[in-house]
Amino acid sequence: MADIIIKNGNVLTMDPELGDLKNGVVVIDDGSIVEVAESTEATADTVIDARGGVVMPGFVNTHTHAGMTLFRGYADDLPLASWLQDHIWPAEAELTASDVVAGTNLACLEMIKSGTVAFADMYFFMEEVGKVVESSGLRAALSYGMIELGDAEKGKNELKKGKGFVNEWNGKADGRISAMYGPHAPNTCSKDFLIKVKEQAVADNAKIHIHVLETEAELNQMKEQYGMCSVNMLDSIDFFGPDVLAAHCVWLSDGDMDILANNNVNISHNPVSNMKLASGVAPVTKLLDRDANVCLGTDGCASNNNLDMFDEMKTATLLQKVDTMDPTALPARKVLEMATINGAKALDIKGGMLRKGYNADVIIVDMNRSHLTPLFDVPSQLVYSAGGSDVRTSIVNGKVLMDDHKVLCMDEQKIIDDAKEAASDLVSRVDAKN
Ligand SMILES: CSC[C@H]1O[C@@H](n2cnc3c(O)ncnc32)[C@H](O)[C@@H]1O
Ligand SMILES: [Zn+2]
Repeated sequence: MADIIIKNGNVLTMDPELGDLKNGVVVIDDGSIVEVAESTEATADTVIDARGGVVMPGFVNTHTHAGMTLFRGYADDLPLASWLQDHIWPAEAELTASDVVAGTNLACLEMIKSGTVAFADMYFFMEEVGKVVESSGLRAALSYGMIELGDAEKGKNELKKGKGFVNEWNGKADGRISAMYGPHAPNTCSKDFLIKVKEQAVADNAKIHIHVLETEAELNQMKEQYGMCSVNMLDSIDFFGPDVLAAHCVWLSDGDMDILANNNVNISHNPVSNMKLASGVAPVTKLLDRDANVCLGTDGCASNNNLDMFDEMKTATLLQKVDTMDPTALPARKVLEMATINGAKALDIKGGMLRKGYNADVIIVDMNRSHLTPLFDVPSQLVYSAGGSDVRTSIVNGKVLMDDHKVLCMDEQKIIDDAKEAASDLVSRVDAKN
């Protein structure tokens, strides 16, 4: 007897070998998918009727700062430098562990409700973040965000904290949590520090999550400091490889794109944040033409202002179309691949598609809705018309986290109340300081 059978669904497997099934079943046992077919002989403890819905792999959000949900709408419509230095960093200086717990709980709740099953996070108080993720049921690749600013003593401390986190959390929560090193960016961490981080990551067999060439200001600063851009500097220290998740990658030259693609670097494209902070347009179609693994992230809620991967997919495709003046650029299925298969590859998760032996990280999107009618093409409908609130059911590691819009693993109202209180207390403390 299996754990779960999902039946009567329009199954978007995202598996190029199997293809999609107009009316199929997905059988789940012991955290994994054991069958994807048109029908099954199996029986299960739980049978979920997905009639009128699309059954698909859940989304992988490859760049977040989950705790920043507390800053949703806090400092909008500002340039990145002032946004970070004058508003976000002073507010973050007041953050406590319990604030990050409240913010991360809110983020996990929002992600579960909108179909995300896994995310890559870089922030502070990561032990607390780990505990929240563990109890939420989600999957995550977590990193303690290290900012060293060329201060060797600070660097030592930061690396010690990063290492402590990696050693304690890698593989926790039945393997749902992996731990990465998180040097913030090449313009906030020195070359010497980045060399040490890479050595430590290799020694610990851990991956690295870093912001790269998000802004023109970073490009100019790097040219002034090193006589070369961030990608060339990182390449000169053999930083790149398939173990690196590089967020943003907006200001790339053709040569930079070759370096990233040739080194199998995973690139998290974060279009909403890049647009909101007017950072620029990442050359996604050129990267995909080079077979680079481009995945999709929301960034934190202070620069987005939500964690909805449907919004991210739509924005990604529209932005490439207008940037290239080509309406065929980044079609719906390709952007869905970025949000599922490519994200899973970046985080080394056996997921991103519905295939026998893969993680049972499955969502059901309700298509029986006015704004999703008529239904000619499932990928198009998901990317151009659907939204996070259309997700009806969410399953991670074979556990139902949300059933028919009811979140089972978290107390929704308490999380909202706690986050409201934490955000308001935090802002009062910040205001009192200034
Ligand atoms: C060291 S933990 C992460 C650090 O990054 C800050 N942050 C959030 N969004 C961005 C972004 O788009 N670019 C650069 N840095 C960002 C966050 O506030 C934390 O301080
Ligand atoms: Zn970021």
